[in-house]
Amino acid sequence: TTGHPSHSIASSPFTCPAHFNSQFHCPAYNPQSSVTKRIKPSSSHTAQSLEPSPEVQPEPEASQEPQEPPRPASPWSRSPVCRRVGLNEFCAFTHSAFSAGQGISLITTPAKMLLLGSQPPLNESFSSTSSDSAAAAKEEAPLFQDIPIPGKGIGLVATQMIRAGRRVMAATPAVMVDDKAFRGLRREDLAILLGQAIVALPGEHRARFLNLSGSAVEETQLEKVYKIFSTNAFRTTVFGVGLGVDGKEGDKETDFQSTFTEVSRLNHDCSPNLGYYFDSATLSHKVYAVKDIFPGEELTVSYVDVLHPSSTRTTLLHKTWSFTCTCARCTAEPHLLAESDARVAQINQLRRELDDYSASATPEKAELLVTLYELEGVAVRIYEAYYRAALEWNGVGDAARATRYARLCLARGLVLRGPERPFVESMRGLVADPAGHWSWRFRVKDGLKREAEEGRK
Ligand SMILES: C[S@@+](CC[C@H](N)C(=O)[O-])C[C@H]1O[C@@H](n2cnc3c(N)ncnc32)[C@H](O)[C@@H]1O
Repeated sequence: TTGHPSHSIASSPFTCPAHFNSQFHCPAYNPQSSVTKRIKPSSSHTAQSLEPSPEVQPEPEASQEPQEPPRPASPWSRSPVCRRVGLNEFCAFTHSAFSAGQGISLITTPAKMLLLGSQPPLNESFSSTSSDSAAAAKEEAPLFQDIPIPGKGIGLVATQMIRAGRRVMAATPAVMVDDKAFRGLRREDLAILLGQAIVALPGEHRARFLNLSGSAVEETQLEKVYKIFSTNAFRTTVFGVGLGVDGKEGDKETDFQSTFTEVSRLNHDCSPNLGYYFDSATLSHKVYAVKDIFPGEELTVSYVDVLHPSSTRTTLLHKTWSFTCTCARCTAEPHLLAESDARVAQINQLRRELDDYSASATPEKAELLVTLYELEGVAVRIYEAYYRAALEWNGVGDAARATRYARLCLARGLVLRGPERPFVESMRGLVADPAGHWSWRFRVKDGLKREAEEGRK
């Protein structure tokens, strides 16, 4: 939904769901409180129905008794059962008001949920940033629509011209599953938690999730939920919330598998016209056009590394998503397919040479790399070639060409990888002060050093 949640926080604070059976920050969520109390592992489970359970209890009748001032209620509900892998216990948590009432469910440990839920954007009972973008999206004419695409199920098609660089979506997930739960839990246990995660979502988001493509004919609703999730999940990394198994500070980032109802409608192409990154700060998948897209053209992303040879790409796509790739790169005539594979091999070889800072690479090799990326149509990764060209030109002391490529790398790379990546800082530094950047004349200095060493021999 793009509107405000029907149960506004201000007028009707959330109360615990009827099935809420734990002390976990309900009725009043207190991030400082401890969650060390054990949650009883459920000994058995019955078949789960996907009928929604009541999320909000009716407000009590007004009474004449003096009332306590309203306390801030927790926006989170927790699944009635949790599942264990080794020392970790995983539960499903839901925030129904998140992202302008779309809601979000997370399957993770209570300790990690406490940490995540105590910081932006999940500590906000109502996510204003998402509601702002939802409101803005409502005002503009839609950029795309979902329609059946022959041989591909449903896909998204541009309804107007979309220029390269334009943002096409910024969507928050329906469900995020801690990678440790995704890999560690038994399939039937994960299905039970997923079932609870989906049931607890607000109706519209839940319906959109259940409408996504799954696989073959499913036996049960839980199996269906599991298959929909695994067919449509993206790996997403959340920074700053890692916890070790004992609940102490651990890694600085946590991987989740996440399903987004809109982004997950994007079909695959080996030369996609969209790129995306997961913005950990807003928990949103930001999707940008990497080429000009014309009305009627399908919007696509790549499910696999576009710089794999064609045989690897098709094998991976078939193994993981059960389809035969029919994109232009994979179905080119044999001699063109061979040329494309040769270009990919040359790209990978050039990257290795350019990334060896002790060897003698040249700006010409970097220029060739840029041309090969362009010829291969992998605009979604072009910033990598610009990065290497910027370093090579700076490496021979050509500040003008180096800063030009650094700017191109920033323009394309920021929308494809986000602002947090080390290359962004490096390229900003190069633009600001080429001679102060580590790469300044590094190829020349090394060359001089080598010549001097050879002269001494
Ligand atoms: C993430 S979903 C994409 C949306 C999906 N088409 C739908 O109807 O919801 C992934 C599934 O879409 C289909 N798909 C995606 N890209 C495809 C392509 N290039 N050719 C054929 N099928 C494709 C496959 O069935 C795949 O398992």
